[in-house]
Amino acid sequence: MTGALFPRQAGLHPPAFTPGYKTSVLRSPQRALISFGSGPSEETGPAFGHVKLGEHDNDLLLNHARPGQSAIGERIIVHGRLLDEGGRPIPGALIEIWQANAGGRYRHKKDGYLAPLDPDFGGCGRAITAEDGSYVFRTIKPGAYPWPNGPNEWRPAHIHFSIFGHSFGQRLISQMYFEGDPLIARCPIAQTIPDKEALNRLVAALDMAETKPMDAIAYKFDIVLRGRRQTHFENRLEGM
Ligand SMILES: O=C(O)c1ccc(O)c(O)c1
Repeated sequence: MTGALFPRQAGLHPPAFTPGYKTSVLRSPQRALISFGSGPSEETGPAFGHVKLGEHDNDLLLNHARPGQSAIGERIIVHGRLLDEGGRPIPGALIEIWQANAGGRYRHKKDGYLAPLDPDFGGCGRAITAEDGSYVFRTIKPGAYPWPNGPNEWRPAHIHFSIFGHSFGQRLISQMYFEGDPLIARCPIAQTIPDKEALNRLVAALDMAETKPMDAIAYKFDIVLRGRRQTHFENRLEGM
């Protein structure tokens, strides 16, 4: 048990009802939410330290590729540190990611976008944070893709993140964007976040220091699970 959690500040989070993001209309609660203090069911959680990951689980270039092949696209490294509300590193946390391929298509039966699938790219991976809270993935930069929220809407390139901290109350599901992408300012999902500083915290910075010359460009994405500097949740019920 890690002890009482900082209460979540509802005002900091995207409102659940944001008609510009059409599916939020049906998903959002019809009544005001009731807030309970945290108890053992929020303050405890699964421990993933014992889970043995496969050799390429955090390497999306290879984890779905045929022998000798690799995913097509702009090769990137995504890394950062996982921190709790007090700024302390969280070791042993499970981070799962999923994303579209370089053409903007997910390997999912409901994704019918005309960009082709890449036979060597699955689109998901996982990592467990190290003692200093750090994690790293190797992948390709996902493509932007159109979605039927309006007549001509495009999601900015993004990677979905799910993180289990020490407790269920710290579970976070969010999306990471890429520095400099002009579609972020036009995205109804990203724009549900009222606080622009908070939106900036979802934007990974180009990190030349970690770039591997002649190989892969690096982006840095630190994640804070609760508190004032929290990485924002998605505008979905599970993120409340
Ligand atoms: O919630 C949705 O409707 C929705 C649509 C498109 C996305 O890329 C996404 O992450 C969520």
